[in-house]
Amino acid sequence: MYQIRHTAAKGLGVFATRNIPRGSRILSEKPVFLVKSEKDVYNAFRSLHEQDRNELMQLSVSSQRRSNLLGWAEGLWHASRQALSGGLVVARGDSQTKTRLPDLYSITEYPAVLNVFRNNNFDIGNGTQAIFKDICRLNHACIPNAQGNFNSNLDRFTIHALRPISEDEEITLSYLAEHGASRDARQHRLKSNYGFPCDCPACDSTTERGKLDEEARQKMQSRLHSYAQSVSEHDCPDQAAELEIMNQMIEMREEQGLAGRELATMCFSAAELAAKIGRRDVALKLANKGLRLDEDAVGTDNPIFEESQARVRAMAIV
Ligand SMILES: C[S@@+](CC[C@H](N)C(=O)[O-])C[C@H]1O[C@@H](n2cnc3c(N)ncnc32)[C@H](O)[C@@H]1O
Repeated sequence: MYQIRHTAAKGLGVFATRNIPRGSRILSEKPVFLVKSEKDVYNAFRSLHEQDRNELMQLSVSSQRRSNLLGWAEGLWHASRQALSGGLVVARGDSQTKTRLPDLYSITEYPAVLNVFRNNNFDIGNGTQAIFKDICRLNHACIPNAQGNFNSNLDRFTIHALRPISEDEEITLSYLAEHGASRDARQHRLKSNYGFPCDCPACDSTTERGKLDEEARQKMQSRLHSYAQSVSEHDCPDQAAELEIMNQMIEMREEQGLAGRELATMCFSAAELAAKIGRRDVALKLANKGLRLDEDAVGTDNPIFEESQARVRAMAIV
């Protein structure tokens, strides 16, 4: 269904080898390793088989992430800590005393491993970060056509198509948790967190598509801002007006081509509010839309989908 090959300007990428319908599971992969904290990365890496280590070091790295000097400082710090925990005692002329000096190889390898990790790790929830062989080749787009989620039933990370993807089209994910941000905010986050300036179509301010997308985001932000201001001026927020704004946000995102779990969650929140103010028809429509988006993004075998179904049942609208 997919192949990994070179893109024009983003290094490698993942491409569809046939037309892929919305909701299809494109990829399902077990992580090469999982860590809870960056300080565990090097040890996790060293515990892999040599072939896995070599493959991992082929993943892309960012030149902007860390200066060489900083990387070396981190490596030296790591090697010294390892040596100390292994009982470093510098020779005292006592033949019984073990001498273990920092391993020079790990001083240089450590920053290289960390650079690969920082450029490729995926947050799979519960404070866990994972590295995958194929999934790490997926490039970012601010309006992605696919989404990744961890499936704890399968113990795998899955990638699902959020809309129909054509043969030969690049398959993309959003690396950002929040999709509604303005172009400047997205560019800033991608540059500072991932080290690259995004060149996706939504970020291209020279095209009609890029301009319209940015205008829609700015409009929604000013709408939200004026609503927040009016709420702060009144003691009792108008829930019907709140529902109206939520609906507008959902519609705007759909028009932009955004889908996935973030939008599903917005639909469930709006459905709960609609049910609360007695708008059962609106609540039902929103809840069903949320379930459809969730099913497409994660699949019915994912516990996330079961949780969403339970959330809708709790609204007591069906
Ligand atoms: C997780 S890797 C993705 C796969 C990578 N292209 C490769 O060759 O292995 C992330 C790196 O891909 C590049 N990249 C991903 N999305 C991009 C985008 N929208 N614009 C520019 N570069 C991007 C950046 O170099 C980024 O550091």
